Amino acid sequence: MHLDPRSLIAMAGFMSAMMAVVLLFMRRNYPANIHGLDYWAAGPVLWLVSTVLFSARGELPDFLTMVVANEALLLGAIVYYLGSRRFLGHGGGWALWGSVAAASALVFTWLTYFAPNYALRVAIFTVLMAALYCAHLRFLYRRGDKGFPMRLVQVVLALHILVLMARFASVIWGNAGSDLMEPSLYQTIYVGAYVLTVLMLSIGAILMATDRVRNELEYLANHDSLTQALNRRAVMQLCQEELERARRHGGGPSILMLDLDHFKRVNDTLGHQHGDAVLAHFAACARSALRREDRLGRYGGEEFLVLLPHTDARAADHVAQRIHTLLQAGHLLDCQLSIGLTSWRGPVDTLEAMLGRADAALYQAKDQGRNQTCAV
Ligand SMILES: Nc1nc2c(ncn2[C@@H]2O[C@H](COP(=O)(O)OP(=O)(O)OP(=O)(O)O)[C@@H](O)[C@H]2O)c(=O)[nH]1
Repeated sequence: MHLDPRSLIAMAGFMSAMMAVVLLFMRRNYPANIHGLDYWAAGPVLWLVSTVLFSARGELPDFLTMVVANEALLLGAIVYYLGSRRFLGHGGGWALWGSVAAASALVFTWLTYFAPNYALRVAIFTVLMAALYCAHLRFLYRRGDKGFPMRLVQVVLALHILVLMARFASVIWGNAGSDLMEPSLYQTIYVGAYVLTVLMLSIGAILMATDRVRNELEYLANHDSLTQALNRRAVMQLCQEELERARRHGGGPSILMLDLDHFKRVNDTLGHQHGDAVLAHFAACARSALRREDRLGRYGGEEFLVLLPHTDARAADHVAQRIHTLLQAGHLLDCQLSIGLTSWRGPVDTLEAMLGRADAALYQAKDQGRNQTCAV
């Protein structure tokens, strides 16, 4: 079974055009801190150029339909890889892959005009594309996350590497044919895989960027921008979920209610900006005293709440003392604070009751002279 390569290439062109429009739109409208979108958008544009040139074989000079078309295809894959690098916070890549593209242009020109050899051209192009996809795959595997979009792109790259290896093998066995437009099973598989790869890589880029924006929006919706602590709604929700978990499985949490001492005085004497810096410093210190599963939330103003899952009163008191100690290390922004501590009292306990007790313990700490922890 084989399909007409020219129709398949036209399909790849159509898909590249659609994907280029979507990615260019995203590049224009997505936040500037999502890097790599411009490179990802350039990929399908170059692939579109390559498909138009490939389709014009016989009507335009060979230099355009062979050399430039192959270069546009290769460059599209290069800028797509560089887009992934930028998306994940890595620059570079131009020196190596730009040189590869330039050298390959010379070689393809030579093999088109001076020593025409279709099979050798295919072999070299296939090896270059496979090497580029391997570098891309290795980079995403080592630097990327384990989310679906990143995995999708990795699978697409891996599958295309297999197709390229099969194509290379077909050249070695003398089955490369004599022209890209020759209808054969090998050409159908190769060009068909190319169509799918163009589509799936572009979709992968769209999904990766959208996933990043969704994560950032979720972060903004759940965190306080000054201290990066969870906001009140988010930390309350986590407390509620933790209590439900404890009701089912036991091992309830402790809660710390923290309030900076005489913070109004800090603002009044040193200024509101200094007060803000103290709050951010406090939050960083508190976070460094916590385990990974503990949560710091801003309850309101200079009042914070710490959720310590699966923690009894003794262990919670250790955490509270660590926070006191860390905030007295002699830093310019150090401050003092009072802490109210309470622990889960079994399945009948509720979040409202725990917050009430933590609040009462906090006021006891304030009453007893501040800069201390009281437990109720
Ligand atoms: N700089 C800054 N100040 C804030 C922020 N949120 C609340 N505050 C201030 O925190 C201060 C809290 O004052 P009070 O409630 O009187 O408490 P306090 O001075 O810490 O006194 P005690 O809690 O009794 O030790 C107020 O002056 C608020 O304006 C903030 O985001 N930034």
